[in-house]
Amino acid sequence: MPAVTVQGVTLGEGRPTIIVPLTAATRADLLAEAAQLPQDGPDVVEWRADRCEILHRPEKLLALGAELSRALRGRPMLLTVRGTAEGGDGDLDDEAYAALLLAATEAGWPDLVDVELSRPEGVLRRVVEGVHRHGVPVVMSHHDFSATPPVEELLALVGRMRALGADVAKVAVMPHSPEDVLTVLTATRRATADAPGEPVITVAMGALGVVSRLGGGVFGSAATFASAGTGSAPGQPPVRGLRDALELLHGS
Ligand SMILES: O=C1C[C@@](O)(C(=O)O)C[C@@H](O)[C@@H]1O
Repeated sequence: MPAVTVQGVTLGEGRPTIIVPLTAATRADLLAEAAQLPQDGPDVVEWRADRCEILHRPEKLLALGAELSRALRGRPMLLTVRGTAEGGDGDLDDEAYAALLLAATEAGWPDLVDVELSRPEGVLRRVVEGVHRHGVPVVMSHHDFSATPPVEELLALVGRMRALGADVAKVAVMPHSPEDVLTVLTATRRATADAPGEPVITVAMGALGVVSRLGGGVFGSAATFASAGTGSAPGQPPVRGLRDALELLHGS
């Protein structure tokens, strides 16, 4: 599988790609959040559209996505509509979820689209096919906010995502011990050693997992999430500190 490159950014090239989520609820706050991003901050911006107050007004939301994309001035945008089952605020049913992702891709502004593995297989196939038709890579994701499954289970999730056509497989789980963090790093290493060139993003969330956000790239994670304000998940470090840590680990 070829490397995933969006707007000149190749995921995981040199060091893990830094992704910063924007989580504002209103148009004004969202555009202000985008304007305040540090110039040397994120490589990719994630729009957590599920946090937006107009989530249920698709036409308005699509127009805002286009406006945000222009405001990012060429910085790649990952569109995420995180469902409530996966720790987000998006209570769209499967059909509305699929329609929104497909309409956004059709409109041409997301550079990457997050697709949740927990959606029914028919929905996944339709969305992946529709997003790919526009040449946009799919980041397929799975979240477990309560626990860390064993290595083999994490690898099975990555395998299933790849089989469904994911360009990037992303797994975020909650560790309860240092061993859980090692489980995530071991799965990361095995998933990438088995299939070099097929990017994975792994995250151990919470305070225990911060080391995975800083050091995951050493084990093969292609990207890491950082906050430039409120953040979107437990344990996200501030973008500036993360960038410094990645420079120490991977060089500038
Ligand atoms: O999937 C992820 C990873 C994440 O949950 C994290 O733990 O950093 C943050 C989310 O915004 C993103 O969609």
